[in-house]
Amino acid sequence: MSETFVEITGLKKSFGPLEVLKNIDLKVDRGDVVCIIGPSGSGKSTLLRCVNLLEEPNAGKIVVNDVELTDPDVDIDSARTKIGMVFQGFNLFSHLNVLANLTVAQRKVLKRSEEESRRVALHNLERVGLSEKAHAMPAQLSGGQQQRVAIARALSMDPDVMLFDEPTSALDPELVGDVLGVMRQLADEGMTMLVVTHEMQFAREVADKVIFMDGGYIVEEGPAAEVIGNPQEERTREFLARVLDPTHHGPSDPV
Ligand SMILES: Nc1ncnc2c1ncn2[C@@H]1O[C@H](COP(=O)(O)OP(=O)(O)OP(=O)(O)O)[C@@H](O)[C@H]1O
Repeated sequence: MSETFVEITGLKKSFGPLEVLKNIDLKVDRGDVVCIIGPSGSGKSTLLRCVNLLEEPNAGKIVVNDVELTDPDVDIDSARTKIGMVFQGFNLFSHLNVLANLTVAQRKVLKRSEEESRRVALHNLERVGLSEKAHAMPAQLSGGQQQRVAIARALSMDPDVMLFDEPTSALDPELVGDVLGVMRQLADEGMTMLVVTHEMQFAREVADKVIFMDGGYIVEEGPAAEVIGNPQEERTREFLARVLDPTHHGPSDPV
């Protein structure tokens, strides 16, 4: 039986007069992968940043694994450790080797011992296929490898859910496949994931649900075959035409 694991209700977020998230409702079952697509400025990153408590919503409720993140009494630092986030840039500490990049937050935030944090780090480097890079410095790695280290770092905090914000868009095209391969493997292992992406093939093959955001709302939601393959909304069709065929010249982004 499916079980709601992430529940977002009536979420609103404004920056000054700019209403970025207007009224977001979203339910994600445990182990599901939700891909979030939509035009630039539609609020996709802001939605992830609210789930990760990097932004404080103006209204609404976010519950992850029975913890209400929007409860004013919640311990934000401890709640945030359960939400793994991977950004477009890898944000590794350039002066620390790969292993130290993976152990530092475990030691500081989770208070794990050096031995335990190294064990967890090495296990997660193996998961992303980078065991042999434990002692490399970030600058010695390709962008794809650095992103896989960033994924291993997030996994090392034992997250309930992983959020990915365009994790491959800063990468050279030949490096994209390795990162998507790791994400695919996490999906197969049952990780609950919210992924902002333009990788339609990945969404088609891996997502349990695709949501299309526009103007701060979710305007379409359903299986990839419906939202990507047979969208009901004109603006979804227009967006997909542009993403899938960059030579297509349609009207500019709806506002
Ligand atoms: N901290 C902020 N302060 C002011 N405005 C912001 C802030 N963060 C985001 N915005 C604005 O909110 C709107 C939505 O931004 P957001 O990054 O969520 O969109 P997006 O759908 O992720 O776009 P993209 O695909 O280009 O990353 C944009 O107009 C952006 O300029």
